[in-house]
Amino acid sequence: MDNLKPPATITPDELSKLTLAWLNKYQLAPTPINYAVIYACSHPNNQKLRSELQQLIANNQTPDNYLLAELHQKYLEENLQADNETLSAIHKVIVNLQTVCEKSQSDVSQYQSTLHSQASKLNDTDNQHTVDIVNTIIVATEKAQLAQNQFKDSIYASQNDIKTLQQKLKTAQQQAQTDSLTGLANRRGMENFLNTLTSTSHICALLFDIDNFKQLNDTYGHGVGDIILQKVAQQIAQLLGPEHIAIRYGGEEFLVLMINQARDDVFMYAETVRENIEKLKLVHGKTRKRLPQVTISVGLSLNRQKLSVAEAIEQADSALYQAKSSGKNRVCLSS
Ligand SMILES: Nc1nc2c(ncn2[C@@H]2O[C@H](COP(=O)(O)OP(=O)(O)OP(=O)(O)O)[C@@H](O)[C@H]2O)c(=O)[nH]1
Repeated sequence: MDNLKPPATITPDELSKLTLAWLNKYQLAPTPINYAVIYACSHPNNQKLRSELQQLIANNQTPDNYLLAELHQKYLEENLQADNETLSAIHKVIVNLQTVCEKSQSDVSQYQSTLHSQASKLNDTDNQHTVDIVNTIIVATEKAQLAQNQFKDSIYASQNDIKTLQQKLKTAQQQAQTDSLTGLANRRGMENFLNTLTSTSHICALLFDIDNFKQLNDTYGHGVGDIILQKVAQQIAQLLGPEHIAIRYGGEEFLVLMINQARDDVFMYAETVRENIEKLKLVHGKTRKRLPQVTISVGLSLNRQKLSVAEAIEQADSALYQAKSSGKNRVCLSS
């Protein structure tokens, strides 16, 4: 299981044991998310997930809960869009049914009033047997109309149920595109945003990474680490117009994509965010003691060569590496 690929003949029971052994090796609790990710690594459909995890480990990244949660979100939570399409299709069928039902209801009403008017023309001299038949038909028609009314009511109720479900799904989809800790977009939110852009959109990529975050976590605990992540995210988001997007890209890494923005303004934005974070005065919630200064490093791709988004992010990543290796707390431009 070290290479995360079990032999072809493994049973689910054995696979479960291997999954637990793998989690144990990295001292990870078998939470539903951790378990699901490692178990899923063995499935032939999840080759990309397996490769990414293997690559991260090969790059000396230690798998932790955050990393596995990210992989879970990226590879194993894909069904919401499909659900929405199914609901819309059902909604259409119900609206059609409703139209058919209303038409047939008006036909029955018309038929009923014809019957009534014809029945009133029959008089005592007519054959009592005929009168009885007509009256029986009238009663049967009234029953049919009652059943039809009930059917129409249940169609309306289903329509309302579908509207409620669609609303719930919309909320779930929004949540699925949002990082719950920081409120920024997550990678799925980024994909959706990119789908709204045209081929002429010019994209600058900025990668922000908190400096020495592991040390902050280790010294003050992950609760404090989480608050720092929120504060940094807030600084990044608050200076950004609605045409741009801020994404929680990794544990303590944030990506900003700026669309059709003058290059000088992109640089100014990055520098202002960096300065604002450096100036933050954070206090430990319990001890009320000041926390050490938080700083960030920023890698920036101004994308002069009209690169794809993935290439621009890669450039920003190299620039971020430069910012880290040349002393941190600075903005570096890709060459
Ligand atoms: N509190 C908290 N920590 C996280 C979260 N996601 C990732 N981390 C932690 O972020 C840390 C990232 O550490 P490193 O990648 O070593 O980076 P660093 O210490 O910031 O070092 P430099 O980037 O070189 O300055 C790890 O300890 C992760 O456990 C999160 O959601 N909350």
